[in-house]
Amino acid sequence: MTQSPPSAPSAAVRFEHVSKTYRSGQVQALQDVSFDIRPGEFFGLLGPNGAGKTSLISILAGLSQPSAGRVTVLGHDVQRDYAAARRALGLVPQELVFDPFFNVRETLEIQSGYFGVKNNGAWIDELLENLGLADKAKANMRQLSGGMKRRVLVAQALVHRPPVIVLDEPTAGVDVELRQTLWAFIARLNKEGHTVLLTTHYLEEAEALCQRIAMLKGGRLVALKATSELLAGTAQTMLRFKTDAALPPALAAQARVTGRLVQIKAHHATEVEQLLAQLRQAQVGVEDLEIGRADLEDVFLDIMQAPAPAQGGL
Ligand SMILES: Nc1ncnc2c1ncn2[C@@H]1O[C@H](COP(=O)(O)OP(=O)(O)OP(=O)(O)O)[C@@H](O)[C@H]1O
Repeated sequence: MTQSPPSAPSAAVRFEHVSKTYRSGQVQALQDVSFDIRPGEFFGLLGPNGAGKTSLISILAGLSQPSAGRVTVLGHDVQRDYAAARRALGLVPQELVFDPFFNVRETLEIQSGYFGVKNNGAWIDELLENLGLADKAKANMRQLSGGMKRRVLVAQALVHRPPVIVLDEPTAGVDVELRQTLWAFIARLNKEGHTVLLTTHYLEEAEALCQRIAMLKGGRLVALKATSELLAGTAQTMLRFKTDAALPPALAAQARVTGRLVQIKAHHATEVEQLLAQLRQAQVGVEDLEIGRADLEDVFLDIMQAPAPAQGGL
């Protein structure tokens, strides 16, 4: 009798009832978090500062232990089957930590050796080329700017061609050029079948790149949906304008103000007209007025301001 081959794992990453408590129970960073990331997905993990994103990623990468629950990468338990789970994962961490004695190419060769990958020269060349590092191959790590170091960090994470790529705020404080280079390359790898997990505070990046998004708040999963569904769920119109004037209290209470930029939600056209009339009446001079659809930032703020859902309510 012929045996059928083992079936491919249905999830690239599976979080099952993951909790994490720090400092002998004083900080509950994660509370019973469960969700799957499907093979080949470009997945976003969002949440405000302190929501638990880095804690979840540290557990995923085997860098810290969950207080409860279980995480698998392509079916490998990150605790019990650490080596296989770690090999399946390429982690681009938030912090820039390097051995300062090596040059860029040596750093990547050492990392290849760490994963037992031999004759990796051609792939290292491709990484250097695609991340705009080709002319820095011989530069010592100490001589690189912060942005260049971040590129090396990405190359280092990809050196063993991991099927699952995890990017923890890869574009924090980096320039537009690196963002574009990085996203073009990561999007290519995703098209070729790599699963990508991204955490970012740049919501327009998440909206543009991620097929599905999970949101954490206070260590709990509060949203898990296709990006298009999240956006469609908020059938809202946003009135956006700039002003130097103070808003009347009734409008100020519902507005989101960023410097001179004011954004106010409207549910339908009549409400837009009413808002404009209120502004005219209060003699608030406006510039660059536009009426647009709510974006992921609006959805994110709505979800973060809503009361926490009941457990298992997603
Ligand atoms: N090593 C630690 N010891 C104690 N508390 C910690 C530790 N690491 C994180 N925390 C706490 O756990 C909670 C979640 O932190 P975490 O870094 O996972 O959040 P985050 O969503 O990644 O935040 P950010 O967006 O600021 O990076 C916070 O309250 C944080 O202060």
